[in-house]
Amino acid sequence: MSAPFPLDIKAVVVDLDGTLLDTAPDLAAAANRMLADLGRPPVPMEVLKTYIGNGVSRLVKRVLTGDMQAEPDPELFDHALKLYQRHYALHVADASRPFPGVREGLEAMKAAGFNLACITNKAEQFTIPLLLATHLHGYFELILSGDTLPRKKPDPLPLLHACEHFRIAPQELLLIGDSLNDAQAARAAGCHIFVVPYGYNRGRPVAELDVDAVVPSLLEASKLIRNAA
Ligand SMILES: O=C(O)COP(=O)(O)O
Ligand SMILES: [Mg+2]
Repeated sequence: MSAPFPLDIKAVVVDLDGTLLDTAPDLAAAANRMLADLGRPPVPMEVLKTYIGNGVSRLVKRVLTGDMQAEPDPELFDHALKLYQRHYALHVADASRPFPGVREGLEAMKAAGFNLACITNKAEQFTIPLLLATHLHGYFELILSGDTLPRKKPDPLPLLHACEHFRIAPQELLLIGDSLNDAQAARAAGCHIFVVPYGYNRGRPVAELDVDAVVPSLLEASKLIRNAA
């Protein structure tokens, strides 16, 4: 589907990991501290990046098994998850920083009067401290984490929840994300979707995704939308 630009929309929802923030260094550090506790070798950062996107439990399972969908031994998993959560909570914003153009893009969208929300598959206990530490928290009227609602992306539920919250139709909402999860969630909800090419799409090129546009930054995205409110 190709849409005419600028898109007439009322709300912009932004993904967190790989779109707002480069969180891979802190995610990898927590994973490698967990692996060290378990007496296992570290996982390279480039591999870890391909594991991001489906929440903390799935990330730990991928780190333990080296497979995208495999289930580790349940006892090992419970133990490893607790280790991971402890390490990540202590170092959630050591190295995580906004990507270029993020702050400028959010400023431009705020100035244009769009409703702004953040929807992430990250657990709430990490989302909020991370957005506060990077001074992005104040931009968002609504923040939905991976464990806020019964289902997360690629399910359309969080996006439809945001539409209800802002009292808008799905086609009046734009999601800006970095991965297949975001593209699938947006298409299932009937929302518009832009993706950035610098994030974590399981190591796959974003050109493969069914999206309205690939945008180099949030600032560039802000130039392709118009407030229909
Ligand atoms: O926590 C994850 O696995 C990914 O989170 P995201 O939805 O913000 O990319
Ligand atoms: Mg992401």
